[in-house]
Amino acid sequence: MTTTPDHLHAFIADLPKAELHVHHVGSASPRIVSELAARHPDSKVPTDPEALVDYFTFTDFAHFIDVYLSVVDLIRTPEDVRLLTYEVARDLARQQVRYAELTITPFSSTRRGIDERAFMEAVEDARKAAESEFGTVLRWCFDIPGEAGLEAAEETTRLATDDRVRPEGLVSFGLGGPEIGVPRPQFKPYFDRAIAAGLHSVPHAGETTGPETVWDALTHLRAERIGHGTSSFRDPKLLAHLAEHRIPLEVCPTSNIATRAVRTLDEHPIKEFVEAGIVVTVNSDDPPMFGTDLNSEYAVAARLLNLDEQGLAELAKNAVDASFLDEPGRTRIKNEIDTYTSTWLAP
Ligand SMILES: O=C(O)c1cccc(C(=O)CC[C@H]2O[C@@H](n3cnc4c(=O)[nH]cnc43)[C@H](O)[C@@H]2O)c1
Ligand SMILES: [Zn+2]
Repeated sequence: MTTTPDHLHAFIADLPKAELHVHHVGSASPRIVSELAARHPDSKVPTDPEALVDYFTFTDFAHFIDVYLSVVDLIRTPEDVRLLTYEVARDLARQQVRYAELTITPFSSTRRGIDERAFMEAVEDARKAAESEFGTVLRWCFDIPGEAGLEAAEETTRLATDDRVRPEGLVSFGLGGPEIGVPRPQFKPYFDRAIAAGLHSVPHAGETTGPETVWDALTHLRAERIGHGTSSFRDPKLLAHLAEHRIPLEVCPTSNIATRAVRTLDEHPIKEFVEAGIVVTVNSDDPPMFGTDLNSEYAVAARLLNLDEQGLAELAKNAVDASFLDEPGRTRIKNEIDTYTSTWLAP
């Protein structure tokens, strides 16, 4: 296994980037998790950031979801929500992320007793502060936690479509959690309502199940991008369809190893996706839980795809083009990427 050369790490560190697949609670840094755990000593989550490394070592996807929900249990007040969102934005800004679509699961918070309006105010307050203080533009994806069933689907859809509640920054609608035993077609009516309300469809699919789940996401949920889509490589017709219809994949390599969806990075199908002509974006998913960040994921992609600076800049522009940012915003970030790259490469 070769490593990514140092000069590419340095290039990636300051490259302006967009992050399209990153979870709100899954982005809580060890510092925030330990602060919240100390505030709520009844929780089983360790307060010591070093102990969190062991705590965040997963045996499989189901174990990951158990641990994830124990962190969800630490977020109990609107102030917890605001703090988490603001600190996540700070971490993104440090990595030169100019734009991020953050996946939020409002159902998990409202069912734990956080008032829905206070929840929306908290994330919006943090979004506005992040944009003015860090220059990072945040948008929201509300996802249904699929395993929690149709009650969760109904509640998430209501929160995403009711004009009196839905936050200004909401752009898309997703579906997360385990895929095994959670068929995608049952969520069609909820996605239909969200799409009718102007939201983009971005379900997880093909992370822990086969390519048929990706087909279901395309056919029944009218997916415009696929979260992960890892198993798509097993179906050549699906690869051709994703390429022809320019449906981007939100690839999260380290996440797939951490949850044991893929055995090793060298076996990750990202190269097959690129060779099939699919628009590939690289993302971090739940970065502190997986011991990664977006810069590390770009370094992984550079190694697996054998990218130089120009290739990395194209990868960053893929994410901007696949985003739901408005056209002037996309042009601004892509120009910034081009200027940065040509300055870096100038003799
Ligand atoms: O909140 C609840 O009460 C609840 C009850 C039953 C099931 C669930 C979930 O399944 C929540 C799953 C949670 O996981 C998030 N997530 C984070 N990373 C990933 C990923 O790589 N693939 C799928 N889901 C992921 C997701 O956003 C949900 O919030 C909750
Ligand atoms: Zn995810």
